[in-house]
Amino acid sequence: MQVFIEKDYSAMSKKAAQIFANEIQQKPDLVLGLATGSTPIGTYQELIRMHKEEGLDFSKAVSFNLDEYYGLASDNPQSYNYFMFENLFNHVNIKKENVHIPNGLVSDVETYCKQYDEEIEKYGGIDLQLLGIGVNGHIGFNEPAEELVLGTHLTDLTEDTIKANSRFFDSPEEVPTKAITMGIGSIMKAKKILLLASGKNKAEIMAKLLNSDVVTTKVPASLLMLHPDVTIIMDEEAASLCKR
Ligand SMILES: O=P(O)(O)OC[C@H]1O[C@](O)(CO)[C@@H](O)[C@@H]1O
Repeated sequence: MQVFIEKDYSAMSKKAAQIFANEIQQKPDLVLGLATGSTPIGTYQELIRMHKEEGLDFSKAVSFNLDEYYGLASDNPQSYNYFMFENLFNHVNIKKENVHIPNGLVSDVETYCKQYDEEIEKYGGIDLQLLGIGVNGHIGFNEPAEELVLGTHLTDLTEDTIKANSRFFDSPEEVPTKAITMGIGSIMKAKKILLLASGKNKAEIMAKLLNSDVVTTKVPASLLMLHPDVTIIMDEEAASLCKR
């Protein structure tokens, strides 16, 4: 595992985007695993800049998003589908047919989730998976629990997550209570993983993750310690409680 501590959010985002860009340049048909939330927005902005100013080419890249709120249509401004097009896809030359985001309105969820995993496999698996981390240690929407599900599945969001994500909604009551998420197994199958954490509110969870020598399903991100190629990039605030 490699850990980088950058001065601030902007430096963290630039470092992450540089890693992305290097991978795409080496393998133009890279299969990307992408995340939403506030954390990756700066990375996406930097990738857009690199596309516009340096010609970073996404025309052969394929993407799979980690998760989507269950019950929200893709054109709902609160959906992760909407977020991804607003914050990245509308501004780079990725082909729409190469973009995959879980459909939050699907009725046969079980079959749909199985197909989502099969589709990832069809492309040879995810080459580079970008992750944020929830204040409770969730990755994707794999919430702390006694057991974690391997494949893509429908899950209940915890109170912590609903509270944390309510900042994007008018009220906590509007936050969906369920989501479709890639499972911990789908994430762990990615060849390379990049976890980003920024800000004081992530300091406690990053300390829990990095100061500890155990893995536990109660901190889903701790499973990443078992992955052979994980890079963590934090800003100084997120790293402030980590032992150095
Ligand atoms: O980056 P944020 O907004 O702190 O969210 C943390 C994580 O939780 C999620 O919202 C749930 O998947 C992710 O999109 C994000 O990586």
